[in-house]
Amino acid sequence: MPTQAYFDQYPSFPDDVQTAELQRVSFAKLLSQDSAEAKTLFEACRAWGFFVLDFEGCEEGQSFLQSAADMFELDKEVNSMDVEELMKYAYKPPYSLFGYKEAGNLKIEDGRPDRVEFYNVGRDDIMGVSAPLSNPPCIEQSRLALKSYMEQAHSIVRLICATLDSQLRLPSGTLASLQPLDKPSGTALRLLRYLPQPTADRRTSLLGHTDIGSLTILFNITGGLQLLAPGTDPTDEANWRYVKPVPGCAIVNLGDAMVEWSAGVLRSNMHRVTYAPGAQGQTPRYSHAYLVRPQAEAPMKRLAGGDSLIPELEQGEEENTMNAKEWEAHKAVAIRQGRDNARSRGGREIKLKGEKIATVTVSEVGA
Ligand SMILES: O=C(O)CCC(=O)C(=O)O
Ligand SMILES: [Fe+2]
Repeated sequence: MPTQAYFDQYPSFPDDVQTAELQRVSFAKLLSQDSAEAKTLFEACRAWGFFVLDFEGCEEGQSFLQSAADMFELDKEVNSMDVEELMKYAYKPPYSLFGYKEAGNLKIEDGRPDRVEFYNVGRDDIMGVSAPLSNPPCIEQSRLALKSYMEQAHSIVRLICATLDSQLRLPSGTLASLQPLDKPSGTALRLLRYLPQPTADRRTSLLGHTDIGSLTILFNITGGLQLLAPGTDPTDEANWRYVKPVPGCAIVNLGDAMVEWSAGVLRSNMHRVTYAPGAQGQTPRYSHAYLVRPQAEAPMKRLAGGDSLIPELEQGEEENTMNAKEWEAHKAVAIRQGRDNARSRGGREIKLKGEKIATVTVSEVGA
């Protein structure tokens, strides 16, 4: 959600839809190590697994918003190419996560085709960590802008990780060391487009899911993103709450890898995209998501031990002995075989020496 100028190009988000009231965290305050802000971030990561990160009030934040605006321009450019041309760069999961996904090639909850298209730009490709991939000309010409965006996004990820390290009482640098910029990973910048849907034939555009990686930095301008209220039934439409985009802010969410490392203390929440509410629904919707995945060799086991607030293995629980690459492949197979249905995970209470020290419920954060 970059600057106000972008918001002014679209009808406004209606007042009469029910929204998820997410915590707003100030990037400038996190940078200055404000302890109340760090606590707000931590509680949001346990309750919803989502928060709004506000970049106003500091130069670094303003420069990131400018780069995010550049990525919206690239999003529009790449997705306006002919589909036939884009299909030369088709992504082929699980073998290749990078490239173009056409609208309609995945199914939504009722079996109908989805209505989202995107282009995944691989970070290893852009940072020179892997051999270069072949991309459409507009992506090739934007390598420098993409590199700059990814470097800035990475420093924001490091700041969030440092904040979570201290809140979880992990040695400083722990979470960031599992996802460095210069080691192979499945990290990508996803440039998404959702074309307006006919009023008489509307459906979910992007199926409900959790993000498999560690962290996502998401920018959008119009509504459409919905979160499943924690602890509620996904088949009841009333439980899916819109997130209202805010100028100058990104939406940050945690993925399944954070749940593994924190043994369920942190939360990865179900979300989906549907048509934008009100008059916004008549316009094409663009969003971009920097989807961070752990480095391929990173162990996925819980970061318990020492002073850490992460619980030790309990009876009946199994240690995750896989590395990130193995774990991601294992999950992909399990999902395809229907053994691992998408569901929210994490948000468990923290106990210290057998004593419960903190419980965060959604009502406390104003859902
Ligand atoms: O387009 C959006 O707002 C969300 C996209 C998303 O959740 C994803 O790509 O994982
Ligand atoms: Fe997502």
